[in-house]
Amino acid sequence: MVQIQHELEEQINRVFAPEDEALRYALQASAEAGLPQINISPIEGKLLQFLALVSQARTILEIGTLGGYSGLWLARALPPDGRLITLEMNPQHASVARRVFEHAGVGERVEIRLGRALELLPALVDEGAGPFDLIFIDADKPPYPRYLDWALQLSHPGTIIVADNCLRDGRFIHEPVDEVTAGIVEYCRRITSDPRLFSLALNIDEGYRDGFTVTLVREG
Ligand SMILES: C[S@@+](CC[C@H](N)C(=O)[O-])C[C@H]1O[C@@H](n2cnc3c(N)ncnc32)[C@H](O)[C@@H]1O
Repeated sequence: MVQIQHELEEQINRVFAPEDEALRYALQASAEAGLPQINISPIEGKLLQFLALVSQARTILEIGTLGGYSGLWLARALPPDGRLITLEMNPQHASVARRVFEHAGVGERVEIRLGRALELLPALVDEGAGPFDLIFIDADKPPYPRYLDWALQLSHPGTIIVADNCLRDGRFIHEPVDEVTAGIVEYCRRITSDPRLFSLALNIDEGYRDGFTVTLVREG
């Protein structure tokens, strides 16, 4: 069963989200630099692009850059004068991502901010950087509810907020046993109970055991 699920997932990635040279370069540059291979899957990248295109996103915020793989899918969905701001605390990850964005020809659209997200997010609010049309949360899990608070401050009605890794092994319905689970459980509770938000979950990754939550901000 698990084998069949992985084969189907591979086929979906290959047919619906084939990687071109720049995306393959992103993965290779990350691997050569020894970065952890914890990027999103190709079909998740395609879904991010789909959401950015359907919402005609001009401004995108990402929390958790790694080597720029998801950022590349996102940046390519922006118009030439669009902007992706992506937050990363690890300088080595940021430096690989910078190379990846330049290599793909989207460097001018992307700003990488180096530091801890919970310190960078208030600065974005203070300088009036938002609102963003799409926000992708994919960093450390314990602060997910706090990332949601900041994301809402940086949103407008119509903003789409996507969060990765909320579903793995059904953690989102478990009693919290650690900080990671607690963050995920609280994040899912908030996005499904706040009347301003309209949310769903898509188990499209890792043998359909993990994936995204997708939230539409109906009221700011
Ligand atoms: C799962 S990876 C991101 C993967 C990336 N979105 C992709 O799919 O290509 C998480 C990244 O978030 C960064 N990170 C973790 N905690 C962070 C924090 N508190 N502030 C900023 N970046 C953080 C890590 O260094 C890592 O590069």
